[in-house]
Amino acid sequence: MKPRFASVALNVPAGSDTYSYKIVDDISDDMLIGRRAVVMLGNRLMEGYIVDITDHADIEEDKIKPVEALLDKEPIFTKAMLELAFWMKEQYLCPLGAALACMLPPGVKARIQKMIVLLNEADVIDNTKSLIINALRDNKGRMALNALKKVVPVKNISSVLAELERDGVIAYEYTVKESVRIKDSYNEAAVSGSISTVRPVQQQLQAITAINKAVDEGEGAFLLHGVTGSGKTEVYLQAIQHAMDIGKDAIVLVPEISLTPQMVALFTARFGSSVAVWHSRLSMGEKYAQWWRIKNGQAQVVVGARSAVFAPVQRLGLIVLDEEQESSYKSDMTPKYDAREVAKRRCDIEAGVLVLGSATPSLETYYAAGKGDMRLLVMPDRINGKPLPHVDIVDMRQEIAYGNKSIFSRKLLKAVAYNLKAGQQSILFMNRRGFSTFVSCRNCGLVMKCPHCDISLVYHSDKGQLQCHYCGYKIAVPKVCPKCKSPYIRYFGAGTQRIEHDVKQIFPHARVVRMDTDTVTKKNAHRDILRLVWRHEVDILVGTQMIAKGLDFPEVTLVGVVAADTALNIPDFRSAEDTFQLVTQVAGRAGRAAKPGMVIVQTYQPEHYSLQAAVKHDYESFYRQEIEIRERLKYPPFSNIVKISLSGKHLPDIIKAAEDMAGELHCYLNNMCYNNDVEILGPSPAPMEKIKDEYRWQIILKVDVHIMDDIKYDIKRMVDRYSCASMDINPYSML
Ligand SMILES: Nc1ncnc2c1ncn2[C@@H]1O[C@H](COP(=O)(O)OP(=O)(O)OP(=O)(O)O)[C@@H](O)[C@H]1O
Ligand SMILES: [Zn+2]
Repeated sequence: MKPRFASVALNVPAGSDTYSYKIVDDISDDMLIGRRAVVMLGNRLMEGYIVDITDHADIEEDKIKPVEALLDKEPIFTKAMLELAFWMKEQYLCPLGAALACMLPPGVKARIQKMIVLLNEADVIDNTKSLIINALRDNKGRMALNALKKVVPVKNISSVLAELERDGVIAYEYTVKESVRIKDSYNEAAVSGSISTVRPVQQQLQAITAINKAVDEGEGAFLLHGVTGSGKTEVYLQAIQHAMDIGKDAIVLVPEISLTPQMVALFTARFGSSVAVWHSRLSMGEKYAQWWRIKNGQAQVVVGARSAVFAPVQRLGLIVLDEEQESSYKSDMTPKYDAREVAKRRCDIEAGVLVLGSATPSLETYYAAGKGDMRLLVMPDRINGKPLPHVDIVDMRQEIAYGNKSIFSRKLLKAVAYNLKAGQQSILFMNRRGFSTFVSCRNCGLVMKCPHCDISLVYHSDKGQLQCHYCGYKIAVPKVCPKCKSPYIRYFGAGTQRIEHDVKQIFPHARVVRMDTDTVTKKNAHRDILRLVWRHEVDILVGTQMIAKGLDFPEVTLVGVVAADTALNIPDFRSAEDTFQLVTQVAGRAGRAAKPGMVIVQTYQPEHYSLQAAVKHDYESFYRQEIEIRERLKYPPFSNIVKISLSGKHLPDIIKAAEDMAGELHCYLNNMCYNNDVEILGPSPAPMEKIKDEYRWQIILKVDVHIMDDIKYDIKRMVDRYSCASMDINPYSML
């Protein structure tokens, strides 16, 4: 038989994509490609993935080690998934092994143990050797290396063992353990009423027909642009039903925050046990069980957050991305992939259909639809002709001029009071948690900052603490200023706790609940709060973006955006877009059922175009103004952004590295005559210069879309030479 070699991808940061190993077993290529294997790299045992079988090796044959063990009974990656991983490696410049690793649930990673087996009990005089042999004998002739090291704690044990192996006294063996306990208990209780079959309205029917046709043909990409409450979910459900009817599977991606029990219940009610749910609140064992249910074809519909784009469905028919503009679709860890792009690519490879849905599509996606890269489906009306809510802007500068120093305008208070009287529900939205967002001394002006991060501490009234929202640092509120000892400590900038507190004082009889990351830490807290709102056991819901999107609260008629400026003032080229999306989405929670809705937006910049467009529910007008700015300033979609981050504990080193790298980049672009195609911003301190005791600097490149592929490998190589640097292509956040 001809020798065969496996090309194995390993999840190691640098080095080559694959390594060659000898195949000793008599197994067909098809049962090897895509299979997990245990191999030695240097003297480390590792789990790897066989991506190819060849008859030649990339190094001299006698240096090649064998594959130590094969895992699973059959390949875990299909050819299509391997192809997707190869594409990710090129697209995101990540190791092939890292791309493959992120396609598996965390629990699938094997724990490999090196075992020592006693072959014969030679008589030895060497003290260490006899200790080893005795220990092995006491353990029935077989011990894990780590356990043996504990019993025989000598430094040179490895070389002693090597001698014993050479003399045929012992041998090595590997055992492989999956590191999770398998648990298949995941079952969210249905929370909303049962779902009867829905007859689609005209605009839904058009969208469903177009998508179904594409699913039949196995090709197509759509942007479903439907206003809030236009019934996008029903379009997804019916398209998925159709895919299932013709024997195909579907993946539905939703942002983590909208993976609510409501969403899950909706899908479970429609598709029963064919649904697999995938989100970060699942334990490792639950994820593992779900993954195998999908892999084995027991689940045909997967509902999940970003990483569900890799769900191992067998016959892909459809991938839906709801709220496609959400930043959570972009991973900020290696591989730094964008689930929208991965979904598109996966659909191309597996003859699936892509549906991106949103009331407020990202500029990039809408631009792509305009160019004809995907088909635009529009649903301009709410279901049953319900009007979009009326939006009013309140200029908070005038409130101050009037002498109203509270966080609520007169108009908003009046509207809440009216709603309470009428027995209707209200939402107060605030994009920051905590009580006060910064605390300072009135005497000397000192602002209390985190000692580890360049950021103000947030006051949390329930615990009487100041907290850092980045690293979790906490201290009790100081009674006097740490610098000047004055007792005049003041609190500024309201967060959700403060809103809740003030609202309870003003309306003592109102039933108020707050929903933000602080109140949903306990298991099921999230579900319980939503349940209170659905059952109308709450009058006023106060919350962060957690309540802004995707939720269908039929009885809410008033939404107050307490401070629209918090998102507007973030130093990021997307801040106008984020503000427009947020205000439109949160406004979209109002007036979804019988009664008309009303929205009040408080701001210090009422003339801002993103707010003006949001007031009129005019996506087109916002898009036209914003896309013009992007084009003029060469921001995406008119360029690719490469963010190079440098971080470390010693600031001068970081600055030096940033300056050196910028110099190198300038040189390189000069030599390549790319000066007109790439703009270099920085080096400069990141907007948050210090986080968790690490200083952060950055260099931003705006790269012409046409030359991105020509230079990205060179830039990556440059960045890789600096151990303190990393790069992200088209990051979602510039902070
Ligand atoms: N054809 C229909 N007939 C009656 N009711 C419908 C129909 N389609 C959807 N609905 C109902 O309309 C409401 C709004 O639909 P849905 O939540 O899907 O809107 P959406 O477009 O996803 O909005 P958002 O962008 O705000 O999440 C839901 O309560 C849904 O059950
Ligand atoms: Zn901190």
